[in-house]
Amino acid sequence: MRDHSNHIQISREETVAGLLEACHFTPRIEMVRLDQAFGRVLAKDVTARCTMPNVLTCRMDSIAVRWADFENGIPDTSSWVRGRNWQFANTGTAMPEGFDTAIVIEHVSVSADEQHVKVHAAPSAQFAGTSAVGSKMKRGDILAQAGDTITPDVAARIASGNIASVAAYAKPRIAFIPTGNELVPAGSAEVPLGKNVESNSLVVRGKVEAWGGEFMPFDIVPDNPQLIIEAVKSACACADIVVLNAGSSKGSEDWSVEQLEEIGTIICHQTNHGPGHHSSAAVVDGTPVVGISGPPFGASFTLGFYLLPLMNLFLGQSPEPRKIPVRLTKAFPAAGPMSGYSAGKVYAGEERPPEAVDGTQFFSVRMLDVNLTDEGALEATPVPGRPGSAATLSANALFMLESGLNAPKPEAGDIIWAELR
Ligand SMILES: Nc1nc2c(c(=O)[nH]1)N[C@H]1C(S)=C(S)[C@@H](COP(=O)(O)OP(=O)(O)OC[C@H]3O[C@@H](n4cnc5c(N)ncnc54)[C@H](O)[C@@H]3O)O[C@H]1N2
Ligand code: MOO
Repeated sequence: MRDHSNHIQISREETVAGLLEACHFTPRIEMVRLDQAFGRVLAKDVTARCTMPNVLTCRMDSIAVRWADFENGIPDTSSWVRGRNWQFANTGTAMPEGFDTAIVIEHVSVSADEQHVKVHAAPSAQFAGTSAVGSKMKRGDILAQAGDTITPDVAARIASGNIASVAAYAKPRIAFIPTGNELVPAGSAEVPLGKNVESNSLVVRGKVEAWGGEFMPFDIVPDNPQLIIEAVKSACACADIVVLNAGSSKGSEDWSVEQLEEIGTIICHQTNHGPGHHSSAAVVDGTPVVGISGPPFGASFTLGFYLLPLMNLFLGQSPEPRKIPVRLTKAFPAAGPMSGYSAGKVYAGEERPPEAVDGTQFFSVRMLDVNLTDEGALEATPVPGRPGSAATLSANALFMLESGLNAPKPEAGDIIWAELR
């Protein structure tokens, strides 16, 4: 049984700062073919390898003419010959040799045999209706910058500079270690009595892949200190970031933090929010290890709190959480048991006393439905129900509500900063 008297309880922000400070990522950079680079992040500026257009080009579907013929207005074109005095020129194609100006086809009558033209509007200047050499890009121009995500449009712009592959940050490799004697993989014929189905690896995989990482699943590790150490050590040897799951609390079989303490440096054992109170952070052999609690809901959103900033750092992105101002439609329901506020309450034996008291700021994580109103404003409605209930799964944002009698209590109509999930 472990000694819980020395828990390092720090805030979410201090935990993230501690993790970021302890990590000395040397970003890995690799060349990626553009057609396989969607969603990847550029590690270097990309400069054009060509000048475009590389000849004088027609801007619209037109006829090409010589400006010299129009200096005094529209000339008599009755004796004009196609190919000598004019020629068809279409959008985006090179101007025919010897022609410098274009008139859109709507201002021209073309004879049935397409050899003669009558012009109804004169061009305004030499080169009118054309695009100059280099007007789209010049060799050496920056087409996209380090840190840009490669969207389809960015990829297409880069490709138009005659580039087929780019230097992108390698996907951070995220090892996930589920722990627990009671866990069995999903899909077995039946769940043996007393066992539980392992589902957090799916949550981690989905988020890691959506956030631009490579998921490295580990087998379920029993609640055995030595096996946990072996799994963490081997994960740290091959991954950029390790997520260690469950065994984070105070049970007789909860070994995770104790073992991290033995083989690495603990940054945080408990944080200042619930759910997710038992999140932890450590560094083992130079690799950051994020410990998340077992119950799936807390495990899910704490990945956003602690894993995402590290992945973003690795990918050259800001590790700051994405928050947006929203108008609250109603006050949050009264604080739940995770609020950390006690006020002299006498507890029954089965009730967990709050661990964040005596002036420690504590936050209860509340789920929100953020919607766009007909007027185009963003409105947030607190999602009722226990964290992890079906209703809260579809919540698209969250808010860290400070608990305690003197904490600010946002009311209906207040603007709060919601965090997108
Ligand atoms: N006396 C106290 N008991 C508990 C406290 C406390 O402060 N005092 N905290 C509670 C809170 S809050 C949480 S959260 C949990 C933390 O539990 P652990 O992280 O130690 O996780 P386990 O005990 O191993 O498992 C809890 C629960 O989660 C299920 N689980 C675990 N891993 C997975 C997975 N990969 N996929 C799906 N489900 C998983 C596990 O089977 C258990 O049902 O402790 C409370 N207790
Ligand atoms: O660690 Mo628990 O997730 O606070 O609910």
